[in-house]
Amino acid sequence: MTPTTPPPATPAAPSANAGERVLLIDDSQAISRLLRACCQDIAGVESEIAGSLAEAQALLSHNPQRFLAAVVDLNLPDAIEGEAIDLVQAHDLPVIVLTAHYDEAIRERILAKNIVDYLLKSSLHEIDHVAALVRRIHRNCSVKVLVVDDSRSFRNYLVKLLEQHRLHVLQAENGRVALDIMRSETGIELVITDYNMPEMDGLALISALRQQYSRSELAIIGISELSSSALSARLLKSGANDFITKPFLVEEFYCRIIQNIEQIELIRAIRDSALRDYLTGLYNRRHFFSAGETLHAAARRRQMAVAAVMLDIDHFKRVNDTYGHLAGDRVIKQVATILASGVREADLLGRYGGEEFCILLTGTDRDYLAVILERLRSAVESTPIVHEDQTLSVTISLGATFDLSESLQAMIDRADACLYRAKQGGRNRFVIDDADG
Ligand SMILES: Nc1nc2c(ncn2[C@@H]2O[C@H](COP(=O)(O)OP(=O)(O)OP(=O)(O)O)[C@@H](O)[C@H]2O)c(=O)[nH]1
Repeated sequence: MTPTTPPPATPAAPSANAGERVLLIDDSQAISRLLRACCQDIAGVESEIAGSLAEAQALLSHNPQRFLAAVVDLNLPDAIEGEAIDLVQAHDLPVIVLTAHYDEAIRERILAKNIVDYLLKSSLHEIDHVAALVRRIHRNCSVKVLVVDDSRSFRNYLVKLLEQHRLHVLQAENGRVALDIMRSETGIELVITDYNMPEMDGLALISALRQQYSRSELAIIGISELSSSALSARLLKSGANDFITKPFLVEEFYCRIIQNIEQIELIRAIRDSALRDYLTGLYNRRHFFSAGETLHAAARRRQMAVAAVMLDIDHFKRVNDTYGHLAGDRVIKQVATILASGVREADLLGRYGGEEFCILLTGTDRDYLAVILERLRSAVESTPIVHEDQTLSVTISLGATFDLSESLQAMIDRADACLYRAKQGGRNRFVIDDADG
């Protein structure tokens, strides 16, 4: 089912047990400051800085759960053998390693510690890359992955690797159990499945999943010991996005996992940008009408009560004229956020254009609609809006109808006529169509 009321276009909240800060351990203050700025700009997370192993120990000695991950310099004056990595891992934190030098021996030594990744401190580009990794880990907290394998030990190994990147991992021992989990859990974005399994093998699972989920909704990675090219082709043809052969390099495994997750996110972002209004993140007028017409037709068929609401910010031109266009945009965004949190997920909310919004509400009668409209009106009136060093406040007027009319457009026009009456009546009020029962 597609939710009809969009949340503001922000990433999903990370899971509750992951921290929100990054621990930066580096003896170069210049690098730490640069990293802190990049983590803030690119990943949107705050950092705490330790210049030595001893300082890191002190920061981790109380409430280490506040950290999401750590970026660790391989060589510190008081820890020349990478002891800071062990310290951070003892607190179950994902580690990104920074190193000034690189050779095969260093690479093997670092990778043996099951880190997220290692990067050279050579350029600004690498610092940006670290911040992008931190952003990835932050987003991973709300990404669900299902691991399907009949070998408990191999499943546990995959789970450990994935949890190292803070992914939210679920497990199934065969294809049938995996399908049960897919039915009961929402929001799984990636399935990693073994080929050889009792009851239902990977091929049958992938085919069953593809009957319900497209490649752009759910990524599937097939995994198997047989390094047969014929098998990888069969898995890919039956709907897998990718294929990994056991045994694999952990580095390659992570690259494929991240690439597949990012592809799903990118497609979702593109789809969202076609449905949503750029400024507010609410549905745009086109999508409001496309989803609204389906709802309107169903309501007419089933004699179901649907209310159409049109609302508009009062004297909005004055806001622009007095405080400037950017302040006007800020007001539109703030009103959108208030509206989104004031209606239910099943309601359809959109930006109609300019400072006008529209809502289709189901499951409400006239009395309850009056309660909802009053709640929205008063929430907007009582919420101060801060723009730069100014605080302003605005009001809204609303018009609503239950008259299903012959089309959604006709219904919206009736609601708009009520909105006009609310404006004529003095603004900062709502009017519900008299013609309604
Ligand atoms: N900042 C900003 N202004 C916008 C946007 N879209 C429309 N506007 C402005 O919104 C204003 C709407 O003004 P009017 O239609 O005259 O209505 P009003 O001033 O709100 O007056 P009433 O609706 O009668 O209370 C115009 O000045 C538009 O330029 C936008 O995306 N951002």
